[in-house]
Amino acid sequence: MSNQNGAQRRLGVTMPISEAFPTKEDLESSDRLLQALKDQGLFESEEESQRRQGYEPEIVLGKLDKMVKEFVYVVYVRKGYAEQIAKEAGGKIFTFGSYRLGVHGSGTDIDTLCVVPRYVEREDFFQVMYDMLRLRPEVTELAAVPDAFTPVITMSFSDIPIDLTFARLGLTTIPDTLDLSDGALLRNLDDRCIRSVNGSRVTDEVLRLVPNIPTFRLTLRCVKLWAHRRAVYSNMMGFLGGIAWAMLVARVCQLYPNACAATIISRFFSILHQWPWPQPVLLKPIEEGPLQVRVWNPKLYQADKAHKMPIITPAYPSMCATHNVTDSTKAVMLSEFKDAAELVNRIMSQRAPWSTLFTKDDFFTRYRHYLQVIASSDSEERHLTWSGLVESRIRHLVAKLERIDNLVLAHPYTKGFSKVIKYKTAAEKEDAAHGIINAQAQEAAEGAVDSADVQTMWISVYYIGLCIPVREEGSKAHRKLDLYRPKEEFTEIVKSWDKYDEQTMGIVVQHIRSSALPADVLPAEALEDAEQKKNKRSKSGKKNAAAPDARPPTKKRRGSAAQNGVASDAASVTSVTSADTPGTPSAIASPIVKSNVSTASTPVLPQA
Ligand SMILES: Nc1ncnc2c1ncn2[C@@H]1O[C@H](COP(=O)(O)OP(=O)(O)OP(=O)(O)O)[C@@H](O)[C@H]1O
Ligand SMILES: [Mg+2]
Repeated sequence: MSNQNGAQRRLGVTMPISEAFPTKEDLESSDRLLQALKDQGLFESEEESQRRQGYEPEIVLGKLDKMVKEFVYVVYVRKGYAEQIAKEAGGKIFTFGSYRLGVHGSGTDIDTLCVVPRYVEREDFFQVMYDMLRLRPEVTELAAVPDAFTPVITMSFSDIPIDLTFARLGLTTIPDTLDLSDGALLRNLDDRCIRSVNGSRVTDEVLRLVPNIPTFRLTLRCVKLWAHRRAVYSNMMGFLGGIAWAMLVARVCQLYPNACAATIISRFFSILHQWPWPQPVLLKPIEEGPLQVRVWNPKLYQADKAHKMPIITPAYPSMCATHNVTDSTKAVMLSEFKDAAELVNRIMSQRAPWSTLFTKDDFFTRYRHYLQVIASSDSEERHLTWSGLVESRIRHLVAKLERIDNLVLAHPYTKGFSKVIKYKTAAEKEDAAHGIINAQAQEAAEGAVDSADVQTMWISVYYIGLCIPVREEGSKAHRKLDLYRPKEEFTEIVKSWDKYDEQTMGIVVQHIRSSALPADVLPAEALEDAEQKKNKRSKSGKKNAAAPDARPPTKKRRGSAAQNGVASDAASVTSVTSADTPGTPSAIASPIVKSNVSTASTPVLPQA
C-alpha cells in the first residue's frame, strides 16, 4: 500500500512509533467517535448556527480586513503622508488559533491579527482602530487591553466573539499577498509584536507539521471536548490552553502518521501519562535565529528549567506554551490522562461508548475542603476588569498554597461563578461579599417598593480544592493546615493592582468545607445525596448543622478512598486555620473524620 499522507515526509524530532495503517476495527472506532462528537453537539453547533442565526465568520473577517486598510490610511493621512502613499500602505487581517486550525466551535473566539506597515504605532491601534470599531453598530462588548502580555482588543462583531491583536512590521506597505512564514519579518519588531505575529506563525507551523490534517482535526476536537469536560482546559488557571492541546495532539499524530483518530486518541492518553516530564514536547528541533530574542532554553534560563510540563511552540523564536503549570495542575492532568487511557482502552477493546470519555468532572464532590476566592464590585463594568484581574492571579495563590505544610495539592477549578446580588443593609452587603446570599433578603430587595435603598453587587467566585495527605496508620499526630500566609499574600498581590479601588471592589479568600458549597456548583446527584442526608438527620433528630461533612462520596467517585467510604483528603487533619488577623488563628474546621489510612508521600489524587 502506498503511503500518501506523510510517512514519506518525516515529521517530528524522532522516528514514528508505528507507521501502520488502520484496521477495519480501528476505522469503525473512528466512525463511532465521529458520531459521538456529533451527538455531543460539536458539529451541529457550527453548521446549524451558521444557517439559523446568520453566523458568518467570513463576512465579519472581510469587514474587519476592510477596516484595517481604512485604519492604516487614516493614520497615514493624519501623519502627513501623501494621499497616494496612504492609499498604497495596505494592511491585512490574519486568522490564527482554533479558527485557523479548523477546530473552532461557534461559542469560541476567533483569533485575528491586524498587520500594519511601519508608520502605524500600537497607540494608533488602541485609539484610531478602537474608535472606528466603537462606531460600528455590529460591534458590542468592545474592550481594549493594551497592557496585556499580548495586547489585544476584544469584541463581539455581529455576535461573533473576536480577539484582535496587533503587529507593526518593518515594511512600508502590507500587500494582500503577504505571508508571515518568513522569519526575517520579525527583524526590529518589539517583543509584543513578535508574540502577536507568532500567534499566527505557530498555528500555521502546527498545521504544516502534522502528517494528516483531517485526522489531526478530528483527534483535536475530541481531546478539546474531553479537556473541557474534565476541567483541565485553561492556560490561565495552570492547565493547558488551546494551542498546547493542539501541539500535544500534533505530536502524537507525528508518532502514528498513518493511524486514524481513534487509534491516536488511544495512544494519546497513555503516552502523555507516561511522558518523562519535564522533557519537552517538541514538534520540530528548536531553531536558533539571528535575532536578539529569547528562545526557550532550560540550559540557559532558570525560569525555563522550572517548567513542569514544557510544550514548545514550533515557530522561531520558540517559547513554552505551558509556563503556568504548577505541581498541582500537573498532578491533576496526569491523573486525568491515566483515567482517560483506561477508559479509551475499554472503548477500543470492549466497544464501550465514546460518550463515557466526556463525563463531566467531579471537582465539587472530590474534596472535603475548598478555598473560595470572591471578587466583588459595585458596577458591572468595574467587575469585568476586577474579576478578570483576580482570576488571572489565582494560579499564584495555587503556587503559594503548594508551599505550605500538609497540603498534597491545591486544585484550581477552571472557571468562576458569577452572580448579581441585590441588598439593602450593610450586613447583607457584608454577607454578599463573602458569598453568603440570603434568599429572603434577595427577594425582599428585588421586590422592594422603594428601590432607592436597594443596591446591587456583582460577585465572581473561584474555587480551589484542597487535598490533604492521609494519615499514617496508627498515627495520632494532629495536623494543621495554616492558610493564613498564602491568603494574605494573595490578597496583597491583587490589591496592589494600579486600578484597585477599596471603595468599589472587594476580595475575600476563605476556607469552606464541602458541605458549605453553594447549590449552583453541585451536580444534581450530589444535591440529592445532601438532601437525603438532611432528611435522614432531621428524622433521627440530629441537628442539620452537623450534617454536611458526612456527605458520602457520590457514586461516580472512582477509586479506593471513595469506595472505602473514607474521604482520604481530609482524614488526618484536625484544623484548618486562616485567621483574618495574625496571631489569632481561628480554627474554621472542627475535627474531621478519623481513619486508618496510610500516608501519601507523593502527591496522590483522592480518587487515584
Ligand atoms: N500560552 C501560550 N503560548 C504561546 N502562544 C499562545 C499561548 N496562548 C495563546 N497563544 C497563541 O494564541 C493563539 C490563540 O490562543 P487561544 O488560547 O485562543 O487558542 P485556540 O487554539 O484558539 O483555542 P480556543 O478554541 O480555546 O480558543 C494560539 O494559537 C497561539 O498561537
Ligand atoms: Mg482561540
